[in-house]
Amino acid sequence: MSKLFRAVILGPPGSGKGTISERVANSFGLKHLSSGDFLRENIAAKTEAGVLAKTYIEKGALVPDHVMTRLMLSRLEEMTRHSWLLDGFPRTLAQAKVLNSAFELDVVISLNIPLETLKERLRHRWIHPASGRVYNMCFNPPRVQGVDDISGEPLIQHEDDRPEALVARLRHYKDVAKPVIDLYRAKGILHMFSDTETDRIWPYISSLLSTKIPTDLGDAQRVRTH
Ligand SMILES: Nc1ncnc2c1ncn2[C@@H]1O[C@H](COP(=O)(O)OP(=O)(O)OP(=O)(O)O)[C@@H](O)[C@H]1O
Ligand SMILES: O=c1ccn([C@@H]2O[C@H](COP(=O)(O)OP(=O)(O)O)[C@@H](O)[C@H]2O)c(=O)[nH]1
Repeated sequence: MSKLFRAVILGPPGSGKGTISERVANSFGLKHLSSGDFLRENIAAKTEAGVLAKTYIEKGALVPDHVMTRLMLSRLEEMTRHSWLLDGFPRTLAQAKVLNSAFELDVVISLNIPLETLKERLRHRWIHPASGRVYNMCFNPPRVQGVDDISGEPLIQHEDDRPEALVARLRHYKDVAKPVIDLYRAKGILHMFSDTETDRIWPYISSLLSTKIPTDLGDAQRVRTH
């Protein structure tokens, strides 16, 4: 079996991780595992981890590292035959160290987006909670305002997507993410991207991944996922 591909995408809230991860999954046949979406699934299913995680998320706090690593690694153990892209995990140095001890990463993408751009994007972000599908009234609006294109269910906005909540969230993100970014830079697998538009970053990410992902594997996976 040819080598699998393992990647992580890092970035502050609103930087485009979900948007880019969906394009990567569609273009390269990788499995996209978003920690936020996976937590919401566990919360909806009232799993032990979901019930515990909910108490932290409701307070706007991060879920404790030991809960997060146990939850994500058990999910990754079910995906050992797949190439994947992690979004939203690892978020702390402790999480990164546990992930690195279990899997060897090929690429870590880090998005560095100006604060004003994040504020503008999150102000207009609407989400379908059950699926995690993300819309933006300016960038990719739903066909019907406030309604998910696929399920027809209502879209919501995250309470902490408000501009006044973002500055504190961003400062916390930077404090927590810096050692993770430094770790992967030291490993020589970090690739930083900066711009105000994902559409301008995407060609660079796409060509980077094209050079890194074994094409035969990609085709095989692409066949399997359809
Ligand atoms: N790796 C993680 N470690 C700890 N808590 C996490 C992790 N990933 C997600 N969470 C918790 O789940 C919540 C929702 O995560 P999600 O990724 O959907 O949104 P976010 O991180 O707040 O912002 P954004 O998606 O805009 O980057 C987070 O606010 C955090 O409380
Ligand atoms: O170039 C872009 C990329 C994303 N978005 C929107 O900005 C918000 C944040 O994107 P995403 O949820 O992908 O970011 P994440 O929080 O996952 O990093 C969403 O409403 C996207 O539709 C945008 O307006 N322009």
